[in-house]
Amino acid sequence: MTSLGRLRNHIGGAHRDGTGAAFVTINPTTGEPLAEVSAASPAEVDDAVKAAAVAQAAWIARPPAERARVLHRVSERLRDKRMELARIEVLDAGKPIQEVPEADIDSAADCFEFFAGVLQGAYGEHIDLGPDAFAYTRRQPLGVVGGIGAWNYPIQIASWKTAPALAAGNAMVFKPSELTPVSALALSEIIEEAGAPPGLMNVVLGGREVGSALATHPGIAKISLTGSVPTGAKVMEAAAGTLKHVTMELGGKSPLIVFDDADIDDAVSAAMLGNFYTQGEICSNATRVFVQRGVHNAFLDRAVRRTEAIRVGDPLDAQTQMGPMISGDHLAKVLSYVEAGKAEGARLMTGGERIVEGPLARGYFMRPAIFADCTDDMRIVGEEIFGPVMSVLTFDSEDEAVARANATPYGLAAGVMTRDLPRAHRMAAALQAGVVWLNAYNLTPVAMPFGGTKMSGIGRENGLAALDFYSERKSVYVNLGGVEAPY
Ligand SMILES: NC(=O)C1=CN([C@@H]2O[C@H](COP(=O)(O)OP(=O)(O)OC[C@H]3O[C@@H](n4cnc5c(N)ncnc54)[C@H](O)[C@@H]3O)[C@@H](O)[C@H]2O)C=CC1
Repeated sequence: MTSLGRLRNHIGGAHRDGTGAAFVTINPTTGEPLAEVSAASPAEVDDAVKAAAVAQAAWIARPPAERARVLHRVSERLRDKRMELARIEVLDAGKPIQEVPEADIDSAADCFEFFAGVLQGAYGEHIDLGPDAFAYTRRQPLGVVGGIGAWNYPIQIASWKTAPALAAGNAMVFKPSELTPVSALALSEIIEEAGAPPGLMNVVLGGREVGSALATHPGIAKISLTGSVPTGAKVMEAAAGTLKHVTMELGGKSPLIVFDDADIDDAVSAAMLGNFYTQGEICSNATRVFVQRGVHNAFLDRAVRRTEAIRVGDPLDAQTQMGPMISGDHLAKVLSYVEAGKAEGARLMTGGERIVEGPLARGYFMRPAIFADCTDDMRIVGEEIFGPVMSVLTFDSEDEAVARANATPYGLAAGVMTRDLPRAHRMAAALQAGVVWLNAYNLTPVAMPFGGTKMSGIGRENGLAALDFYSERKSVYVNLGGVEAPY
């Protein structure tokens, strides 16, 4: 018997067992079973797509104000259940309860609130074509869209996809990560309770086979994936067969560039937020920290001191600042990168080892690591680790920093710490990233578009921009005169 019991697919408003292979999820804090998952097979994916199509027709038939009210109610319910949902997320993903209410649940609620607000203003255009004609565009929903989530921000990812999809008039079939399936089900229930037609958001459970069934299904018009770059490439390929629209929120190896005129404590704060928040399991993390030579030692001293004071522990304890890695496999992968860093000659300044004593030994806990003396060719500097491992590099000039920061196939995010305003904006223009933070790191207000360039992604979530990725413009030409024909 697992502590959260059996999770079933949510299809067309009903909870249904799947005919895929059942599996059990693990609480990463204790290593113990958390929930039993009744996985979907392609047959249930098909049922979910059909249910979504019926719900979408009913949804789009409602006046925009009524649809907006439903999304507002979703936002209110998320806020009402803030701590209950936060607790689920802590058990499922091991994220510290210190972070989750704000970074996950409020972010989800803010997203529904934002898109409820913009829904009624999602107008088309009027195009003047002279005295005898004009054209207008209508913003059309795509129909049924599919979402595939990663495990690091389960309810936030589900919300960042579902809120704009619904606001644009679509229905959603969502597959959460097989490691963290609980909160997406809670979200789909909330959406139904808020008055959406049953099946407007469906949840199908399982791993890559279920994701692949979504990506190839001819009834799905668009796939939005949050995941790794290799998965992104596979999902795009699968989606190409039916020419689906895609949004890809993928991995990164983002730079944070600290100039010697920056406030050093703020720079250390930004680097720590950009490496250690959510155990370092964040796509936009600043895992390459370039520090200008003059402040390098001061930066490193303070970063090491503050990192050693991080409280790693039970994520349900309000004092805990860092929880466990998501799984035993993932912990092993992160630790193997620490070994690779040492073998390649980087200097491990602190951390990087599994916690093997006391109650934390049962879970997948490690101490946050900082490497100094890193070079651009090291694996720890080139590859996404997705754990609490900061690599510190030195640089001399602005041009050098830009060239080295951009020398990566990724392009998700970047940060610049400086008091020099013109330089900050020169850097913002030159850095190849979908998001640039100036004197800050990892802040993602829902009104600001978020997403990557290069191999980190395609499309944008959040902001008004997200609506463009969940709708199409239909052009309507209106002739006010006669019809001239040469024959
Ligand atoms: N850019 C962004 O907004 C974010 C990106 N990420 C990225 O996600 C990754 C970590 O998450 P993971 O869950 O380990 O990623 P993953 O790529 O292993 O899995 C992501 C999702 O795709 C599904 N999947 C895997 N193979 C598939 C296939 N062939 N066809 C269809 N679906 C498939 C999985 O079941 C899961 O639901 C990191 O690379 C991280 O950078 C994470 C959060 C935010």
